[in-house]
Amino acid sequence: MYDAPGQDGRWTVIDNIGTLVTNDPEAGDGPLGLIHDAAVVMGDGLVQWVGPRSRIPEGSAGSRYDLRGRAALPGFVDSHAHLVFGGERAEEFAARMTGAPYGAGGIRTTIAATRAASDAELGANVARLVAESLHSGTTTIETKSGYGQSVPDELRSLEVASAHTAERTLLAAHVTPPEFAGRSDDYVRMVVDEMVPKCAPHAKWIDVFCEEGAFDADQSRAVLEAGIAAGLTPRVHGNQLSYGAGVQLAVELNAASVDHVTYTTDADVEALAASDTVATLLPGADFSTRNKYPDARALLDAGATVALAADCNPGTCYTTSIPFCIALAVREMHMSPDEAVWAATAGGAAALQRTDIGHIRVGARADLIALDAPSHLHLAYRPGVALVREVWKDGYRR
Ligand SMILES: N=CN[C@@H](CCC(=O)O)C(=O)O
Ligand SMILES: [Zn+2]
Repeated sequence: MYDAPGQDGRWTVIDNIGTLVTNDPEAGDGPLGLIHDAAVVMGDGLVQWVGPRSRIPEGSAGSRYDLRGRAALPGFVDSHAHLVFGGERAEEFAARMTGAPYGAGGIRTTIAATRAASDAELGANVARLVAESLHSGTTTIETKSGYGQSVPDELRSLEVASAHTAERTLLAAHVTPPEFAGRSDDYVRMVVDEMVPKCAPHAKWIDVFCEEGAFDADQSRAVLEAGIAAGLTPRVHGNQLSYGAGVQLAVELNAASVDHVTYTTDADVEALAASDTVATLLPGADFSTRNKYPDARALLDAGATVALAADCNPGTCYTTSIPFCIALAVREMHMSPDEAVWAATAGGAAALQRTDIGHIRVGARADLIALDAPSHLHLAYRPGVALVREVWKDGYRR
């Protein structure tokens, strides 16, 4: 197997890796499956071999990258982003930093700017942010619609996103748009009857913002059930700004993930731990809204699956940097560096129900990043430093 070139004509050997995170406990030490002095062989877009470099298979010729003792890990899997939008909200951020509270209503500012933007402008914005996130090590990114909130604008948001990612989410009910002011039930009826059937073929996931000032539990359930009926899998924005029904609704509907999870009761934590629903924590949003942070320790200690995502959006969190989120998770949420790295790679893959990414095993997508550091611990240890030095996606150096 190893002496034949990949169909693209060659293997790529990443050699002399100081510490490799595989996320395969059977391949190395601890939950991260750490291998020291490791090598990875990639071909045809997949991992073909992984192990100690002293055992690289004969004939693994092709391009060879010598990492000279630097660390490598799976590319980050960012399972929560809002990249299709017009405009920005720096003034709102500045006001918040001097005391103004965050509320769901700010979303309407971006709805107006998104509706006014051309397809080309929206596409350029997505391309810019996808490139930015790739540069900081994100090799898979989800993105949501949600700043259109009309059938044509949600539809074109998903179409614009389709050039960049297969992980597309119809965020059909983000906030009631101005033409439905005071009539949120009418908006939800339109979403269920018209928007979901028309938009579902362009998405994989259905999402709702279940929160005070956005949509209540019954409205959220109606939106999610319409999405399920149209073949989409649910994910939920829940418990971001207050205690509420989001977590329990996500668990009840067997959602892939419930995201934010900042205000949780003991019952919420227990429900998540007993479920297959991933708790996706978005500490960048809590940072940029001066919110409290989720109780990651309670979730982890109870046995819930925890993911970390960046939540790039113009309102609550205008960053694409997963390393920044890892640093926050460790410093502010008391996750260990190992837990945070797992959550940003394997955890993100779990939140997207993907088994082909988030780990370095034979047969996985060849998505791998190299750090300008000897181990993954430096991602939290050196906050704010651009440590991601090389990125391979589908086996190609980007
Ligand atoms: N909370 C809901 N949606 C976004 C924020 C949207 C906005 O303020 O524009 C989030 O995930 O934080
Ligand atoms: Zn979000």
